[in-house]
Amino acid sequence: MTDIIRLTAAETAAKIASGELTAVEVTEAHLARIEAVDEKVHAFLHVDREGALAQARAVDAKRAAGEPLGPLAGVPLALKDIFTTEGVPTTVGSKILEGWIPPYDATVTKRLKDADVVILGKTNMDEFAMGSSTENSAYGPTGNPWDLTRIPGGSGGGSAAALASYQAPLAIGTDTGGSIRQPAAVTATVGVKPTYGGVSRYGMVAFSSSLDQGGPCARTVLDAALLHEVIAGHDPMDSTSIDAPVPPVVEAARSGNVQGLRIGVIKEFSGEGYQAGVLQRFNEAVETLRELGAEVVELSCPSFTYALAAYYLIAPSECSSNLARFDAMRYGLRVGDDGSHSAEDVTALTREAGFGAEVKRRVILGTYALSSGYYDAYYGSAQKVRTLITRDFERAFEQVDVMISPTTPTTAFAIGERADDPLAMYLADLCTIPVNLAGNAAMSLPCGLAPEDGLPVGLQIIAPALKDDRLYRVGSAVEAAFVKKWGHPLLEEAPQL
Ligand SMILES: NC(=O)C[C@H](N)C(=O)O
Repeated sequence: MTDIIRLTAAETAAKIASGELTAVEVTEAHLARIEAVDEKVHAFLHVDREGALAQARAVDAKRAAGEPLGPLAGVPLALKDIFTTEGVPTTVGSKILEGWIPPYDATVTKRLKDADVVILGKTNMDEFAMGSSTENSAYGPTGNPWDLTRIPGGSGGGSAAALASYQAPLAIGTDTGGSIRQPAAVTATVGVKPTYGGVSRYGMVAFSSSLDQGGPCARTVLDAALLHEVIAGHDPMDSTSIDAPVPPVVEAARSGNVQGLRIGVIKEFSGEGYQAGVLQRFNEAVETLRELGAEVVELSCPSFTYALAAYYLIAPSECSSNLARFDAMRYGLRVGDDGSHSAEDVTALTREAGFGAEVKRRVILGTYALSSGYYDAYYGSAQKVRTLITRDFERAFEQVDVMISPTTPTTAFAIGERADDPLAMYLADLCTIPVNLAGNAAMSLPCGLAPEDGLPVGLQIIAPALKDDRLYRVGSAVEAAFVKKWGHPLLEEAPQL
């Protein structure tokens, strides 16, 4: 059993394809692991035991009948609770959707099922994906498997924690300002934010529609690539979905090397506010890239300094509009529907009871930023900053093939440490947010452990839009070099639960 849960997704799929393991055996091993450790970790909000076993049995039947299997057939996956799943609860980490059972599958959910991936259940997250610690979930926080008193990142902390505690070899996240990459960094896992529009948002509950992007999470770069190819590609149900071929990410992950590549180090992402051990590991990563034959140059992107401020006007503005649909009439919770209240009051009472503090803060901020008389000063200015950030990236990518930075300024902080300080919480996404504002692709992968606290550090790689394959080419080369240097943090020094 123990051995099964430690396999990579690629190894698991190969063993199922060859008949060495059945999909049911693999699924049962992961369900047993969830049973054994998730009471402590709290990665899952809902485990779909029966659904997972039924999917696994279908894979085994297909194989027995000699039908062709997809590259991840029978491999278990943990799905962020922001994607709709037909017949299976979807809460988005909010009380307002408690008990809601969607009547349809998100495109991502459907593609996973069509590819015979086994969906184990739905993972915990900050309410409506607003947060960097998973503490904003209405269903209680998730622990970081490296140290259960620390945060696993957010908003997709449940997906990252499921990977790091060997409850699933694959997971799906969404990244509006860093929600895939920051959890990956603090748990020593791999997380990819594809190019905006690269993965369909149909059935993915909307937070900030011009920034939201679903993507793959895994323990290795190759596994992330295999999952990327399953979920990516044009979807007529999402008007922002890109109608272009999916970049060849699996091929890139298999042929990783950085020989002759030009790599830019972002000057603005170092110095004050960065943990010494994070910078030490990052600088060692830069050295490793040089040793591998890359040409490393320092680049300045002056507008990145304003990215956080612009994000916290744009994202709340879009959120205030998107979350208007939670009016107590259509889905989920309804409070005060006893004949003594008007429909308007029922909406107000339901939103008061159903939304948590951070969601309310953002709705209020966004409504203010969009209101007449303030729109130009706030939302308008933020959009101008967004353009400047995009131009900084364009200029940088004239000189380099990819850019790198630490994924986060610090390692995982303690649960509760930043809960009462929203600005300190927002700083966790300092290095990830510019990528969302420009629509580029980025990956976080393990970059050793910080010497002072022994906790994971993440390396961020950024590629131009539609060049997601460069992330995998560089990522797999760096991963191989780091494994040689430090050992794989998760595979060799796995957290003990
Ligand atoms: N959703 C995200 O990508 C996370 C970001 N920390 C936010 O709270 O907006």
